[in-house]
Amino acid sequence: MLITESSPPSPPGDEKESKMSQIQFSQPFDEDASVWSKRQQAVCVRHAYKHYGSNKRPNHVLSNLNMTVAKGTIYGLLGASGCGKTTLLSCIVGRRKLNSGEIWVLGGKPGTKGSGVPGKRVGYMPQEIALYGEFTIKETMMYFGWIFGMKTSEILERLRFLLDFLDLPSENRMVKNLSGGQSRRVSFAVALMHDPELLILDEPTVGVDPLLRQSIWTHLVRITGAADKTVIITTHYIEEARQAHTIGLMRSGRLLAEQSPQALLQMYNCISLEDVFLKLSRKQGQSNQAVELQVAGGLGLTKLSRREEAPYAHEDAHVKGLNFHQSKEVLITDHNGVSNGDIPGKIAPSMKADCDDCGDCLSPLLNFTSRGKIKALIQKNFLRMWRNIGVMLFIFVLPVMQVILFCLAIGRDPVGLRLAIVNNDVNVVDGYCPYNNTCSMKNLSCRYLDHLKNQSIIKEYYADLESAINAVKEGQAWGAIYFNENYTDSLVARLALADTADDETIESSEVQVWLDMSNQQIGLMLNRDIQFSYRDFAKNLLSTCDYNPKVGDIPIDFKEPIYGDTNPSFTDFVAPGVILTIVFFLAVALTSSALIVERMEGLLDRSWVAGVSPGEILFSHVVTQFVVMCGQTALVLVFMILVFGVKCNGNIFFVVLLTLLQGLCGMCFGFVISAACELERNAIQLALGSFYPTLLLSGVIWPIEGMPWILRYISTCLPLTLATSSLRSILTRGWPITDPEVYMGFISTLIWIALFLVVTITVLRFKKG
Ligand SMILES: Nc1ncnc2c1ncn2[C@@H]1O[C@H](COP(=O)(O)OP(=O)(O)OP(=O)(O)O)[C@@H](O)[C@H]1O
Repeated sequence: MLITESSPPSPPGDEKESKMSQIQFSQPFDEDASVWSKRQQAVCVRHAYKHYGSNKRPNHVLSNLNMTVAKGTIYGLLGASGCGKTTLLSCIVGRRKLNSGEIWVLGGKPGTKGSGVPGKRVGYMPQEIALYGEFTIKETMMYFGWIFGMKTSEILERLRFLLDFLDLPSENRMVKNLSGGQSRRVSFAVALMHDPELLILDEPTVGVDPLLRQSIWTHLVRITGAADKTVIITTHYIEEARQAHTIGLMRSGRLLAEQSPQALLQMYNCISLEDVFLKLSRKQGQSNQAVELQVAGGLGLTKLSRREEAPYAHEDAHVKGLNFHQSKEVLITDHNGVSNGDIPGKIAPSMKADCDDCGDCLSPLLNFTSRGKIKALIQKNFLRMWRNIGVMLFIFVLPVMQVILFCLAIGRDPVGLRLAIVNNDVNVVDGYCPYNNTCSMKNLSCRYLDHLKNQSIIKEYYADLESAINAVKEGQAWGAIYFNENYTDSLVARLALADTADDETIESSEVQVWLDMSNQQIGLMLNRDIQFSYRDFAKNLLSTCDYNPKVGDIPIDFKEPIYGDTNPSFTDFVAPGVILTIVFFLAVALTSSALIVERMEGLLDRSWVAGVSPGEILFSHVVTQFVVMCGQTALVLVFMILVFGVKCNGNIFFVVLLTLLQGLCGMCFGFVISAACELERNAIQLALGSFYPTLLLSGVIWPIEGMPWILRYISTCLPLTLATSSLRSILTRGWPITDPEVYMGFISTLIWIALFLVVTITVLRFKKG
């Protein structure tokens, strides 16, 4: 027979039982009366619905769940893996938001002002270890103690007790060096740290030896008895839950039974809770048959037609037994009992719970704050950086290395370029090409060749044109230069005859050049040098012969440039963009990874449950990042300007300010990435993926004036473009902040900072908890 006929009585003489019966008789159906009674419980959950995923394809995790935890009791929440225990606990502590239904915790609704939840009224031990590996045990306790608003002396006193009680190793041991069981105990100690009214423990005894497990339970029994604390605990060691005052049995997101362990044992006529569970599991497969049996037996039966209509079994509901059925639970009552048909179905959307998800809400961002929390958070951020050598190198060595590499590798003129020279004008022996540096009209080819930059060009003489051209074709030279046998005579004749010179004379007075233009930079540089050296040669020749050297120049007079050099440096052009790119993307990488790693390790959740708001976390990161950025900006600018001599013609204050603002902008972009990405690898992909397009489109390495018009508009809208041209104008032109080109860089950076912050908050707001 499937149904146990006897209704289980509460074990007599147990004070806790009387508390439990109080709750179980206070039902939510009379709404006016029930609000008061809900406030009296430690935890009261009514008609809770929660799903993950989109509304179209929801994964229902909690379905019409009701739960009541009396003050001063231990509540053991049991159920198969994946039935929704952790989700329920995270809603109770205010980390997640219900889709509908209501939760009362310690008389208030989690996440509402003044409820103290999340906050110091609750101690939460999540399933994952959720501790900072770089901290010692003592630092861990200090961090959470400060967040809970405790004084340092109180923390130290409590630390001594917990070290002793939980048999922890030395307080100076690093958390990352602890064993699994030791880490779990430290995590448990954190939950006990501030002696909260409500302790929520998600599998605290995993990996803990039986002796310590027993002493943990003894401690829980003691604090619930003597100090009137309440404990909700999940465990996979079913038998240890016998020490709980109430057991909540969960399945498929519903609470099927909420009984004292003794009542469950009697109901199923078992000697161990494990047997009760086995029995229940076996009954699952028989449920179809059971429905028929029950109908035949004339018992009251409510067969659920919808998943939402979950049964809720407790002693006052006159439950005779529980039946498990694949996706529908059947609750069996006697004729006079209250069936689940009396329980209202899914709550209308208008009755949505106002349990806020502290990760989602905008309002906590504006709630500021306590000194202890900020001190703890900022110290934590710095300590994590300081203790992580990789992060330190990343923060301070990488930017310096990038600047050094940039200045050494980019913008300098190439040297050692070979030119294959065939000089039929003069007999060159062993590379010696003689000429006279007076007003002599002999060996003019040698005189010209001497003006070709000796430091960047290596002249190699070839016997004939064919072998010189072949040398270029085979990559042994960047170009070939050819002087015919009458070069000097023809050039003299050309100068003397001017416009009466015949074509042959003019042709043979020309230097013939074949260049390898496959490398634009080298090709253009050789082209320029060959032309400029001819101009210098002509001017030199004319001046030695007492002519005006200007006759040899092209008739355009380039005066001293208004901005920049006659011979501008590519480094000066790229440097502003490089400075901003380095600071921007280092901030992106650092911020996004720091927040995501904390979230993935459950550390953000734990801090949030301890009462830290997202606003405080963002604020602490802004402060930490700002200090880091000041250091990075100083290093980058010192190396760029002082060590490598990049020109700074403007006000250095605005250079520093714009660089810092770009760092902040990168940090805010990092916030967007960390809010949008669940996994660190997605964040890295997004950060790296955005690097190249931004670099290419921001006018850092090529003027945006060279882009197609659509790209130009896109480019102007990017965070680095206007800032780069602004910094370039300050550095190279020395323009003041009042110039539109300069202040537009500042304005666009500020707009981007605001935009990124709004996007971050919006994403957090709309992301499901
Ligand atoms: N963030 C999430 N997004 C989507 N689904 C989730 C998320 N967290 C949990 N789930 C799903 O919700 C269901 C309930 O998960 P939950 O962690 O609450 O179970 P549990 O009872 O605590 O399991 P266990 O005892 O193994 O810890 C599981 O199917 C899980 O895959």
